[in-house]
Amino acid sequence: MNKVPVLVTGGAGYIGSHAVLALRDAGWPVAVIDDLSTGFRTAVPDDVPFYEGDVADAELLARIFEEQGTGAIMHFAGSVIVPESIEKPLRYYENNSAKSRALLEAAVEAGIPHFVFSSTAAVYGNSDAVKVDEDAPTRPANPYGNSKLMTELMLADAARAYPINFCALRYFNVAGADPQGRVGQRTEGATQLIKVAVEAASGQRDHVEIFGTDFDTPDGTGVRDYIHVSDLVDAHLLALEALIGQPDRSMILNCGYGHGASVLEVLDAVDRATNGKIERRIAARRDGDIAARIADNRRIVETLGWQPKHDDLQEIVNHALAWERKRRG
Ligand SMILES: NC(=O)c1ccc[n+]([C@@H]2O[C@H](COP(=O)([O-])OP(=O)(O)OC[C@H]3O[C@@H](n4cnc5c(N)ncnc54)[C@H](O)[C@@H]3O)[C@@H](O)[C@H]2O)c1
Ligand SMILES: O=c1ccn([C@@H]2O[C@H](COP(=O)(O)OP(=O)(O)O[C@H]3O[C@H](CO)[C@@H](O)[C@H](O)[C@H]3O)[C@@H](O)[C@H]2O)c(=O)[nH]1
Repeated sequence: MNKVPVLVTGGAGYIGSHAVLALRDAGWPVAVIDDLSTGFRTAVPDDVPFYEGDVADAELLARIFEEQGTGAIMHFAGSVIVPESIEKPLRYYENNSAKSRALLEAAVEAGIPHFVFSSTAAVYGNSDAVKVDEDAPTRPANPYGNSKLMTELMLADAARAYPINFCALRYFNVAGADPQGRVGQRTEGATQLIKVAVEAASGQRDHVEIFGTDFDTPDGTGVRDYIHVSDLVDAHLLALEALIGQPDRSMILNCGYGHGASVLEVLDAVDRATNGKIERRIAARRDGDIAARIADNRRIVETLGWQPKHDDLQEIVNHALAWERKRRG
């Protein structure tokens, strides 16, 4: 495999920083562009070239491509908070759709042949089925999902017209941290369940709210397919190899384990990890929340030979908690 230099956008963020380490560990030359709007400079190792700037800055991109000899892009940069996207939709269309378009144009102009994109299960919206495959209808329920779906559409059209192929990875619920404790999720004011729960378990919050106990699920709370961030970044490396190996092929692939956990199961796992009890408060359903969403992952397993190594809720929670404790000292 020709390990081409990879430009990671959003490499100072939660998932991007794990991807940078995984690429580096596997011997891929890697560089990062990040505007540090939600990312952290210290999440990127000092020996990785770092460009502080915007993914829509054509001049900067041209310079990076030249200096790094970029042969592939992994595009993580974006805005990721669903409720914020409802309040500020145009900001999401700008940062996620318009700036991805600009990045894609720069890539096409520079002849960069491969593009891996962070998409999301939010593109499915309120699907009729609990378990969704990649052919399920895409009907995002919020501007965030729409803004990511737009980028998928641009990529598909661009791949038909220009010599570039892409893989859009539709992440389900990403959680956990680097098993070696080098990086983890630092996001301020995070809203994701596992992050919120480990913050509570390490004393940064005094309780966790359970958003609804009357869903049509076995215990009444929401069910999601939580995927360990390390398994997710493994999928990115496999996707990159597949794009290089088959330059005429593009792919859209779900990233999840194919089974879910309820809110109560997550909170139980956190209590087991600490041998304690975080305070649970039952609250109203959150606007737009669905009962359950699980990935049909047969396509990624067949296409990439992806084999998860951390498909265990307790392990995901343990790693998230270990990171939280480490960073808080
Ligand atoms: N966290 C999840 O559960 C989840 C689920 C599905 C999809 N995703 C996608 O994964 C990607 C990464 O998410 P994350 O959770 O790591 O978020 P994050 O906020 O931790 O990381 C995003 C990074 O992108 C940078 N950034 C944002 N806009 C930029 C711009 N215009 N130019 C340059 N840098 C910019 C930020 O500074 C940050 O470092 C996003 O595209 C998100 O939509 C995340
Ligand atoms: O404090 C909390 C937070 C969440 N939940 C519940 O926990 C489940 C998971 O919620 P959350 O962690 O916020 O994830 P989702 O709402 O499923 O959305 C995530 O997963 C999507 C992909 O599936 C991504 O696009 C989003 O960015 C990401 O936040 C849901 O049932 C929530 O109602 C609570 O009960 N209390």
